[in-house]
Amino acid sequence: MTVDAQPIAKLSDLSDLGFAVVEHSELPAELLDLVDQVRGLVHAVARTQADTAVLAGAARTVAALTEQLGADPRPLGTMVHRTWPDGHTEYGTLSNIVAGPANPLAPPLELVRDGEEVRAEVTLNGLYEGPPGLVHGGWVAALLDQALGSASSMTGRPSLTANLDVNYRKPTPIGAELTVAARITGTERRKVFVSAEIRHHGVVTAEGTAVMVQVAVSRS
Ligand SMILES: CCCCCCCC/C=C\CCCCCCCC(=O)SCCNC(=O)CCNC(=O)[C@H](O)C(C)(C)COP(=O)(O)OP(=O)(O)OC[C@H]1O[C@@H](n2cnc3c(N)ncnc32)[C@H](O)[C@@H]1OP(=O)(O)O
Repeated sequence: MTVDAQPIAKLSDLSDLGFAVVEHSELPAELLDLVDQVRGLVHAVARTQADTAVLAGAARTVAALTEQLGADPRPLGTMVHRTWPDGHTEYGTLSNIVAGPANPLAPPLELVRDGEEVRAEVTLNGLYEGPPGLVHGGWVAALLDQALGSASSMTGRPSLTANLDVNYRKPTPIGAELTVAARITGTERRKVFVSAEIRHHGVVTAEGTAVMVQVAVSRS
């Protein structure tokens, strides 16, 4: 991917720019089920106390599956195109670490538009632990960054985070429903100013602001 500094056009068809694009509605249910199962597997592995024979057998099984599933991978940068009930469409990377529908390591954060905001409800399991029982600060920032990027994309133009500022106001708990919301607060030339916060039971645990810079996209 290359970026340039020319005036930025609205995002059109990324497949015309050489990206591999899949439609969200055409992702097989079997893939989404597998992703969910693997998500559960990773969580189970992180907490297991099984005996060594079980661990060794599981490692063999997983190695065989990895070989089978890794035989013909999609290209890095594969995009997923989604059309929402209100008719707006959006692109994201299929394996985005925070929101990618095919990434078992993504919580996933499923941001939907709600008026002038993007918003998601998410519960993070023990895989996202930093301090005991609390969400890792890097992951708090990742949730905010994703929401801020998604809010910026409401302009219809792609952008990258140039600056991200995070304030951790309260501990963010593991295993509890969190609400993540973000919106655009201003624009200036190619800069899009955005703000976001994470709430637990209505209380802000973290808030962030970002300067997103709109970029032209081409596949190199
Ligand atoms: C392109 C891909 C998109 C594909 C399409 C898919 C759509 C998907 C949609 C929705 C999904 C949402 C997914 C969100 C995921 C979360 C977001 C991320 O994780 S992004 C990854 C982390 N970020 C980077 O890797 C950026 C690395 N940095 C850069 O590439 C450059 O520095 C860049 C593009 C940010 C700016 O470089 P310049 O050369 O294009 O522009 P200059 O001239 O330097 O700056 C332009 C304006 O921005 C200000 N600016 C630049 N850097 C700034 C900074 N750090 N702080 C404040 N202002 C800054 C400058 O002062 C200038 O402002 P003045 O117009 O003159 O007033």
